Amino acid sequence: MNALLTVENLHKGFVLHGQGGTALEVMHDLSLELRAGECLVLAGRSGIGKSTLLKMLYGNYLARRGSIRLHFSDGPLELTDLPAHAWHPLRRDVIGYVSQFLRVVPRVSAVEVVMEPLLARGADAWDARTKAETLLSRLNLPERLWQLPPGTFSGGEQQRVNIARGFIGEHPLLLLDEPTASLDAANRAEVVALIHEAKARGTAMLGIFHDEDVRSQVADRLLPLDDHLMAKTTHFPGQPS
Ligand SMILES: Nc1ncnc2c1ncn2[C@@H]1O[C@H](COP(=O)(O)OP(=O)(O)OP(=O)(O)O)[C@@H](O)[C@H]1O
Repeated sequence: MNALLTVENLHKGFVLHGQGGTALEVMHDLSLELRAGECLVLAGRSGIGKSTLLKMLYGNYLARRGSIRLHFSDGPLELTDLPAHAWHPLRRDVIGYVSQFLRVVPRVSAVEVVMEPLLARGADAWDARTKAETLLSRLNLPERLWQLPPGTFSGGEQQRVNIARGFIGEHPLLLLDEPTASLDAANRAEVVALIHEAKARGTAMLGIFHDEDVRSQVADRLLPLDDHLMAKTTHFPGQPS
């Protein structure tokens, strides 16, 4: 089967303007391929650049150079030079992202946070609510919390709202940044089940999982980033990032 996502010779660095222009080289010549229905797990020490890679694939960070391509039936789409306005439909329809922390919006209830990706695509509100409630119930979020804004929820409760929001859209590509980090064993098992169901419907997933047990249950392949990335700090005021 052909790749849904290809990354070629990706480089990334940051310039810390508040620190006298210190240049931090994070990613050096990274390449990878991801197919539909496959879960590729990023491995490597803390700070190697795993979250940075996911943020580049989601358009939050710009690449210094290299290529990130999505392959559709009518041809490839290069993401590194995609105009800002093109990211909105891409995130709505193609790339889903479960970030480490929920972005809380005041006065928006947990169930509405979860429904929103479906409503953005024009789904029927009743269907979207039913799907959101099913996911929240699978993830053991107490029903009394569904109508409350998640701002005051515990870390694990917020993470489960975030996971439900990430999975409800059934995007062809799903980026998972430590989705099980603050979950107990029962909820970790539920996330593993959601990942297996997503694989079965052909979702391509790229994820970070620190829990060895979860990783071994979901990973089709591991990508050890130490082989590809070198992090070094040089003091080079004015170097472009
Ligand atoms: N916006 C930013 N500005 C400056 N430096 C950044 C930025 N984002 C990430 N970095 C740096 O890039 C490096 C990689 O960070 P990243 O969060 O990708 O690591 P990670 O492998 O996901 O780590 P962990 O496993 O601890 O979450 C770190 O040294 C971090 O300080």
